[in-house]
Amino acid sequence: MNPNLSKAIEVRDLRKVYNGRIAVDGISFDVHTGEVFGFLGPNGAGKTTTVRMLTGIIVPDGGSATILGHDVVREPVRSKQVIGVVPETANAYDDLTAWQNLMLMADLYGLWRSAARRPATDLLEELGLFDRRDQKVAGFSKGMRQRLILAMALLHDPPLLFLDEPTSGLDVQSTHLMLAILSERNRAGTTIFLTTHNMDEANRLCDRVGIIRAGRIAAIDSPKRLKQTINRMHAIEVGFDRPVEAPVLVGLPGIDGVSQHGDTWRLETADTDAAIASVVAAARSSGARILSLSTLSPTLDEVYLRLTGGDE
Ligand SMILES: Nc1ncnc2c1ncn2[C@@H]1O[C@H](COP(=O)(O)OP(=O)(O)OP(=O)(O)O)[C@@H](O)[C@H]1O
Repeated sequence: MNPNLSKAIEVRDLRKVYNGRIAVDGISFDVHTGEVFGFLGPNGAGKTTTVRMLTGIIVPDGGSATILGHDVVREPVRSKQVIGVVPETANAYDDLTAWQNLMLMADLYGLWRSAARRPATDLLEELGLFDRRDQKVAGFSKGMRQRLILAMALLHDPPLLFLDEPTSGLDVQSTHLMLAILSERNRAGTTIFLTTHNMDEANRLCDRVGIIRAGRIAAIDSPKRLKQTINRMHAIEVGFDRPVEAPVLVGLPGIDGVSQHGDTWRLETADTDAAIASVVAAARSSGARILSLSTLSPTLDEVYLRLTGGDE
């Protein structure tokens, strides 16, 4: 592997068709080395299919993908050696203990067991499973299983980690432990590709997100810039010291929509400065004083709904 590679993942025109139905429709994107890249999209958008092609579980029907410079189709073994995978559905063995599952993973990756003991112990401790290491996975909760699978995926210290909906349906403690270890690994240099439905998680964790809709990429950018692209959805919330009627605010320069929420008015605007100037002038001419005024930015949720058509 070339340590200077700036692209951890390079995807070009990647396609997958199931029984004549297009699941992934010629997508192209790069994941930069060292970043956390989030893949967002509604159910059936093609996220899992993409992850499965990138991790060598299924073969693409068209296009190409490289993992740290290795072509996933032509160099399947090499490209699998440099990744860790937390798949959508858990794959630890129920009849083995947590420790035995980790040692089995060490065997699969060709690690000496003696060399695997230290990282296995550290991972179990970090993920709150050390005391349960000698218990069979059959008795584990969903959160414990998912934490074990993350430990198994990290055992060989891969430079690139794939996670498919890693915290979906997990308890708070498991989610917290998993996100903490992901942040820590990323700070230490691990590139992370994750699919998620959780906007808050994407917002907090991801340097960039790709939004996929019906097998096609709808947008790729940082959460912050995605929010800026729909800044026409900005809003202002304003409260007055006395009742103000809607006609005072409707139709003012810069104000596109007006609605009342309890004691405050919510004003939709594409031009925050103009809207604030209008409100100040309107308050003055109607003898009211402004008690509170705040601007609201769109959330990543709103961006997502707009781009995936969920608000239509
Ligand atoms: N093995 C399969 N055989 C046939 N069709 C499939 C198969 N796997 C996925 N599909 C179809 O391909 C499309 C994309 O599915 P995919 O699982 O990749 O979506 P997703 O974005 O991961 O959704 P989810 O969030 O529900 O997991 C869907 O229409 C799905 O029904």
